Amino acid sequence: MEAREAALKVLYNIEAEKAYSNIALNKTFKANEFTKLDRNFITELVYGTLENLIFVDYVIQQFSTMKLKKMNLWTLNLLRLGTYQIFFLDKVPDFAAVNESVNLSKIYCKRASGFINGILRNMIRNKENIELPNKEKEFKKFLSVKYSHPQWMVERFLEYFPKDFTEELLRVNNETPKLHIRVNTLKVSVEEVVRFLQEKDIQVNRNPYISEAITVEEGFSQLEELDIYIKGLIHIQDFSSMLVAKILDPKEGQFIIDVCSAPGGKTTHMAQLMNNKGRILARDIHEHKLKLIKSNANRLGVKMIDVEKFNGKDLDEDLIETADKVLVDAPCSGLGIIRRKPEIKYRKEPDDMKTITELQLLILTNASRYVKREGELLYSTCTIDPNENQKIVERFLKQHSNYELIDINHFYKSIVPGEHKGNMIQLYPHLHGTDGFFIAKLKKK
Ligand SMILES: C[S@@+](CC[C@H](N)C(=O)[O-])C[C@H]1O[C@@H](n2cnc3c(N)ncnc32)[C@H](O)[C@@H]1O
Repeated sequence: MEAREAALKVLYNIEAEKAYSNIALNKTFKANEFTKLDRNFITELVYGTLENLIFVDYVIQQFSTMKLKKMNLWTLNLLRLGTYQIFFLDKVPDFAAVNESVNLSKIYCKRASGFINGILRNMIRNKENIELPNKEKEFKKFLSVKYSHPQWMVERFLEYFPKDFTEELLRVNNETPKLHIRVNTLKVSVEEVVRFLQEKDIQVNRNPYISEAITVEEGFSQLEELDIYIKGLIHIQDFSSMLVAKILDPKEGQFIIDVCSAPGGKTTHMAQLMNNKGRILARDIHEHKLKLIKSNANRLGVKMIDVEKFNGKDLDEDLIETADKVLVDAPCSGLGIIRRKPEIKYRKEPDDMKTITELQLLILTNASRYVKREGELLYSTCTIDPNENQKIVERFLKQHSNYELIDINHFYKSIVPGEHKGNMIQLYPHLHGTDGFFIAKLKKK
């Protein structure tokens, strides 16, 4: 299969079957033999089109009398692929973008070939004349179209953040994030992994603050296929996620409960910091995700984890005041990881946000009961919405005078450059170069 055809199929799946971009891409790569160059091109086409979808659709609509909603999904996605290449990929000549889309239409939506050809050619002729909504008069709409975020989301961000901050955040949300690797020091030294990656022409940098973290600067393809990944010498995890286990700081021999633990990134990191000694109870509500925790633990050689299906909405009376430390890495809107999963922008609805905050507070409240006196509770999310973050912690503290907030910024200031406020940690992609991420640590009196 040719690269553009693969990208088309992935985009179609993401839309028609609500597949996740990273999972859909991985499936395609596993099922077909592609060169490294083709893989990179397919990834660029899929992510680029998704990141810029509202802009791309806006442009298509300027040239089509038919509403986009009425179009057949193959036709629409072929137009999107063509438009993305015309506007964003300088290395692809415009005529190639048109010809390839038209050729593919002959396979996937034969009757629309002329329609696609006409729209894309007209688009090329008028490429310089596209008018965005007026920035002064329609600021929210302008941001929504220019940076491809739904307008309700833009409005939400503008409620929380200043205008310039919001614009920069939206812009950076469309950039490709760097990959971070956690070296599994249970099995190997950081130096050995760095040497291995350099030998494979993968440019990496050691993180000056988290000794087991490595940033991939350039040259990666599929890290999951590397020998060192398969053998469990590394795990792929954003720097912000690695902060969680570092800040919770579990010690050898302790009992830790991780109430929302799949696929086990932070659980296995904690086990690593505990030198595989002690016990971690790793729970999640989804049965199928428990397998992921187990397979990650097996791969990484972690032996101290008990995996269990449990709904964090329920209170487990047997665990009350048993744990030294409890982690609540809560389900959230994911607004901090739009760079990794651009489809999040288009799948969330304003109403989703209300139900999620009640769930977060309930899970945190139940989890707090499991902490021993003098023990610690950590709450984290991968979102930048204050209602899911600072507000949850504030609401919790109002109802629990037996807990106090620990100032983790003294630690944080030295390890993540940028601007920080208050006792809790809030990271933003455009300020910190990490996922949008929140961490608060509480102590039981
Ligand atoms: C942010 S993810 C956790 C990521 C994980 N800590 C890691 O580092 O790999 C949130 C998890 O919460 C789980 N979850 C959602 N609702 C839950 C509930 N009511 N009780 C327990 N887990 C839940 C989801 O299945 C998801 O795996």
